Amino acid sequence: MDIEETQTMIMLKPDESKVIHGSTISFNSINYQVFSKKWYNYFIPFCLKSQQKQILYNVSGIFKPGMNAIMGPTGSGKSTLLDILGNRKDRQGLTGELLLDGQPYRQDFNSRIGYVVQDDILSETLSVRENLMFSANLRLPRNIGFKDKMNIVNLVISQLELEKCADSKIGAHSNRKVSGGERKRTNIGMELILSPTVLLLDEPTSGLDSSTANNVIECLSQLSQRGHTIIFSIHQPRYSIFKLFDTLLLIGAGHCVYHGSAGDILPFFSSIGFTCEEHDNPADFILDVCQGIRHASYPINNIDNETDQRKDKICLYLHSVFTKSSINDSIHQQIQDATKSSDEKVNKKVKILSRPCLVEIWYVSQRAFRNSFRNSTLMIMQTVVPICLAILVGFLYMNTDHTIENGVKNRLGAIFFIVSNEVFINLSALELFIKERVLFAHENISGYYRVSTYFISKLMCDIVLLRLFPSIVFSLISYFMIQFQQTIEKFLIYQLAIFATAVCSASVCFFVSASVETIGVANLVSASFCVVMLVFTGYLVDLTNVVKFLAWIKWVSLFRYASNVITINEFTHLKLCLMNNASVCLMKGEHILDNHKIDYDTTWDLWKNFVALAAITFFFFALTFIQLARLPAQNRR
Ligand SMILES: Nc1ncnc2c1ncn2[C@@H]1O[C@H](COP(=O)(O)OP(=O)(O)OP(=O)(O)O)[C@@H](O)[C@H]1O
Repeated sequence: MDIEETQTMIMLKPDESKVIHGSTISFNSINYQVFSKKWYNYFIPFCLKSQQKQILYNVSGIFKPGMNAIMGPTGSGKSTLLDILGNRKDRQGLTGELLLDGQPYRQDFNSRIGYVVQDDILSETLSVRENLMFSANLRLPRNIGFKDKMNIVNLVISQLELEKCADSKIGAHSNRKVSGGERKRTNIGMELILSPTVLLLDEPTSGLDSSTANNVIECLSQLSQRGHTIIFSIHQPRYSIFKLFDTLLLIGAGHCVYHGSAGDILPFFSSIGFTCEEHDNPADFILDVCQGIRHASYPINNIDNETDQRKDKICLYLHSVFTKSSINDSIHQQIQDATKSSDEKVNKKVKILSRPCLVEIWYVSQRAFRNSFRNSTLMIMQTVVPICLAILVGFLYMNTDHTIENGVKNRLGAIFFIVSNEVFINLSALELFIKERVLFAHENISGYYRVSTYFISKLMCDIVLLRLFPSIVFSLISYFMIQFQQTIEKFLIYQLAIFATAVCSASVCFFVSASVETIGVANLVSASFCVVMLVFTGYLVDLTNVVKFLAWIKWVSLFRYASNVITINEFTHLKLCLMNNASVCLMKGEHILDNHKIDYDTTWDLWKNFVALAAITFFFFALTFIQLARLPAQNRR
């Protein structure tokens, strides 16, 4: 039976299959170090070494079905170890052996384990049920129908006791619609949808008050009783939480200080001279011991007063004592048994079922459209502001006449205003990927969707709602108020030019948005880029006289291509008359195009500007895609 069939069976017959067969994760001699790069490493990577920092030292262990806690003082390496177990760390810098049910991690690993990150990652505009349904639609096997998915979602809701808030929207942090505990349980539910054999949670109680924390851990304990292997890092649990642990791994300064049954830790510490008082919280006690806070005499020489060094030495001492203990021997025996069974098992062929791209696009774009409509301020403003600006430009250049002086000046002025406005108004595209950076990286790593399907869905939603509709409204109002040449063909070309300019400037913003983390930096970069491009429109400087090393910029100026299209469109076949005698129209609009050195003779002279705009757009789309594809990998570091 393959994984897909097993999952289907487990989830569709919840009553018959209340107990699932959790998996065992074992790991041997895990060493992990990070390489923090300085700015110069990006330019001369081979000449100057990046700094190394060892975070984990030779950590080994085994987690079986049940409640497995990873504890340790802050900065000891709990989250790092959990990330490694969850296959979420860069392989560079990682050595050691990781086994799931005695076999090295396989390609289908992400569909067998669930990972709940420390910060809640949910779509805030969706309800609890909708979030869970999103996970079900994208992560459950293809052969499960919609009704069955609904049943699974309902089952998860009832398992996690989320019925009361199932249809409440999650809400932003400043405007919460569900409590912290419900949020956390929804996050757990997003993973539980898969009925994972192993569920990893990074500090599931952080940020929760003690009774909510208790409630979340009790909920995990119930899952462990159904057979799931629950592995979580936790900081300082109260006794009612601590007593629910089956296995405990205690880390201090990256070293394993204790690993074994949670119930055996106090006798072990007592045997080496640290006795927990009767009413003391065991969790507080063991963390205090690791940090040298207890007033027992540590049998270590040269413990100085430098706090960090002192703590490290104490952890090293505890580690050395533990490695000599019988508990450590027994754990190592279990790890060896797991490794042996891995040698015996032949690597089974893994059948990875990929979802069709269209299915992913359907669900991701559905969520994107829903988000836009429910959080509609940007959508409304992106339509209202262009309407206001179109009316403004309309009034400014209303009834532009055909005279050689004012007619030409007003037309050129209006075109410059319109193009600048179209570019700058679309800077709103900057927030597209910045806002969802963490959500996207998490969902992509967890196997919700491919980078390409996320990219296409987000682009579709943005272009349809925020670029297409506003540019149609803007061009309709501005064209007829200014009284540009009144032919259908010219109006349609104008409209297409406005839309192409909007999408082209948005593409630049998409790239910036996928590349930087803060909106301030994004604004600075894209506004500066646009201003430089603006100078090369041809209106502000004679492009033939620009110094050679800057002259190439005109070839990438989207302003120039956009204004060329509209200028050619408006000035060809235009008759220009004398100021004082409107019946004498001797000059042709083409004369103005000649003055501005704009080619207009053939149809291609007009359309080549569209081609250039399209080329810039696709170039930035490609760069955006590359940046997005790099994001999950960056998250693993
Ligand atoms: N990418 C990194 N670059 C440099 N140092 C790192 C990196 N990731 C983690 N560290 C360091 O490694 C140590 C362990 O970090 P980790 O987040 O695993 O600790 P933790 O035990 O989970 O801490 P806490 O309980 O405070 O969350 C810390 O000192 C941290 O500063």
